[in-house]
Amino acid sequence: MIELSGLTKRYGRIMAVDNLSLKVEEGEVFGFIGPNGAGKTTTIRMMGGLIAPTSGSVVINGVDMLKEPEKGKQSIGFIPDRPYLYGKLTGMEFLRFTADLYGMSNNGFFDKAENILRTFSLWDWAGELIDSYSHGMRQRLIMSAALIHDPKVLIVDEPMVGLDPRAIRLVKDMIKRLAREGMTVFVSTHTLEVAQDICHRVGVIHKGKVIATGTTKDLVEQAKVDREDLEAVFLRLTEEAS
Ligand SMILES: Nc1ncnc2c1ncn2[C@@H]1O[C@H](COP(=O)(O)OP(=O)(O)OP(=O)(O)O)[C@@H](O)[C@H]1O
Repeated sequence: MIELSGLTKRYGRIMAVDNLSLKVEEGEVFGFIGPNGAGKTTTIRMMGGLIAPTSGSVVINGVDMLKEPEKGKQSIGFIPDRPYLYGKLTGMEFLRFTADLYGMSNNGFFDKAENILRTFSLWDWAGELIDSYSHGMRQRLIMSAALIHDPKVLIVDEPMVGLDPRAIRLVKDMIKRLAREGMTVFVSTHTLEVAQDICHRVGVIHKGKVIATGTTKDLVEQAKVDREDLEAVFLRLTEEAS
């Protein structure tokens, strides 16, 4: 479960995130959508413990990310918008390196790594240098690494950028499957069709504030648009709030 309470981040005069509160239940896929500069990445960085809030709190699985950052980070899978990969490691070495950061022992690691690399169609390239991977392969490796320690919560900033349709399908199916297995997923995306497809609920953020939350159906009613279409909702709500 994720609980954001009064979360605020101020950069000088800019309120990047303004008193944001929301709750995401266990097993729920929550989509975070908003125009450029709305505050999505800043929110996600605070959730992952990468930057400190000006005020407010992030509680994930009952752990306050500010008070117990190490414990909090152990229980989440985190995929930032610009993840860093070490090109001179192989895919398998990168997973081992990530597993070490999470304090995983060798016990069970290789079975887990094989399983996850097969799921993401990377097993045949596990021994190749990441430098030789395509963009899609890198994205899939990043996703594999974020899941290696069986987190209960997955936080993803823009997972679909630059992926081809097959890779998008793989990531979408994976997120749906993880949620069915009980994982809580918080995902920011510009791809509204993806949000409509995989998210149980979405939150619309604009100028640092959450201006609406609910299912696509709820938001269609709220925005008074005549199509069951998140894009129309998004355009109406962000226009109204401008
Ligand atoms: N380190 C920083 N210093 C100053 N201002 C910042 C910093 N990081 C973000 N901002 C500002 O905070 C606001 C929110 O930015 P943020 O990157 O969170 O938006 P976003 O919704 O992720 O945008 P995008 O969809 O373009 O990635 C913007 O006005 C941005 O310029």
